[in-house]
Amino acid sequence: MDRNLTLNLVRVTEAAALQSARYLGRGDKIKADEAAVRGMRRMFDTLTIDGVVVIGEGEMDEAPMLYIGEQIGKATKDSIKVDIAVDPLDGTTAVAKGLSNAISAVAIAPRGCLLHAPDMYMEKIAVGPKAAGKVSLDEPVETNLKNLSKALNKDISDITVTILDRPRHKELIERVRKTGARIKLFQDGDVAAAIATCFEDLGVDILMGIGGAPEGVLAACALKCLGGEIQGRLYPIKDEEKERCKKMGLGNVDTLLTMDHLVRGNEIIFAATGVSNGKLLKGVVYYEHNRAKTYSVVMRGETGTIRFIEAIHRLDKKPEYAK
Ligand SMILES: O=P(O)(O)OC[C@H]1O[C@](O)(COP(=O)(O)O)[C@@H](O)[C@@H]1O
Repeated sequence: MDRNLTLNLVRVTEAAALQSARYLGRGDKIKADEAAVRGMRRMFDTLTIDGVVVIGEGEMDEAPMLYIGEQIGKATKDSIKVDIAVDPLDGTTAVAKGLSNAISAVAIAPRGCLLHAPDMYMEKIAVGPKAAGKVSLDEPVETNLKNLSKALNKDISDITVTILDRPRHKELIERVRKTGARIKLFQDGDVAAAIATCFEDLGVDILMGIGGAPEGVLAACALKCLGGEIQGRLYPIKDEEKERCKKMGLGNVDTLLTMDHLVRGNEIIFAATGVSNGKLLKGVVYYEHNRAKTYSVVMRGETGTIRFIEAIHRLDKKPEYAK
C-alpha cells in the first residue's frame, strides 16, 4: 500500500476525534458517536482508495454511515482495493461521562485480509513483543501468567493485568489475584488497552477478558504493526448471534482466532487519535482563537514504523473540522 496513505489516515481519526470530543462530559453517547462517524466519513472522501467497510457501525439498515459493506474513498483506476475497519469512537460511554481512554481508530489492509468480525463479544488475550508466542487462550489464566512472568523476566507480583471492569470478569479477576499479579481495571476502550501492552512504560503487561469482537480486529491490526500478539475467541451469547456466525461462514465459534485469522499478512496501516485523555494518547484540547490540539499514533505493518503525531488545528481555517 502507498506509504503516503499512512499520514492521510491520521487525518481521518483526527477529524473524528475533533468532532466527538465536543461531546465530552455532555451525557450523550449517541451524539458523541454520531459526531465521530460524521467527521470520519467526511475525511474518508478525500482518500484515493477503493475501500469497503468490513468492520463498521453496523449493518446498512442500522447505520446511515460507515456501515458494513459501504464503499469508501475516491477510487481511481489505479486505486488499491482495501478492507477498512473503523471504530470512530471506541469509548462512547467514556466520552458521555467525561472519562478517560476514548479513542478514534481505523485500520486498512488489502481486500480480503481483515476478519469480518460480527458485532458480538470476543474473549481476548493480548501482550507486547517480548511475550508474543508465550501465552494462549487455550491455556488457563494461571499458566499464562506464569509464562508471561518468565518471558518478561519479572516476578509474577510485578505483572499487571489490565481487565475491563465488568461483572462478567468477576471469576477472572479472582483467579488473577490468586496468582499474586496486580490488576488495572479500566472502564472502556479495550483497543487502547490492548495496544498499551506493547509499550513497557505504560505499565500494563497483558490484557485479558471479554470485549467487543470488532475491537479485537482493530487491536490485532495495531499489535501486528507493534510486534505484539492478540488472540481471540468469539463469545456469542444469544442464539441469533450463533446463527449469525454460521451465516457469515465463521464455522466453529470455539475456534481460537490467531493474529493471522484476525488480520492476514502485514500490509496494514493503523491510526488512532485520542478523544479523551488516556495513557496511550492524550485527548483533544481546545484552545483560544478556535484552535485545537490532537494526539495520534499511526503505524505500518510492513516497516513497523510507529509515529506519534501532535497536531494543532486552526478550526477557523478548517470549518469542516469545527462542526
Ligand atoms: O461495554 P461492554 O458491553 O462490556 O463491551 C465492551 C466494549 O465496550 C467498549 O469499552 C466501548 O465500546 P463503545 O464505544 O462501542 O461503547 C469497547 O472498547 C469494548 O470492547
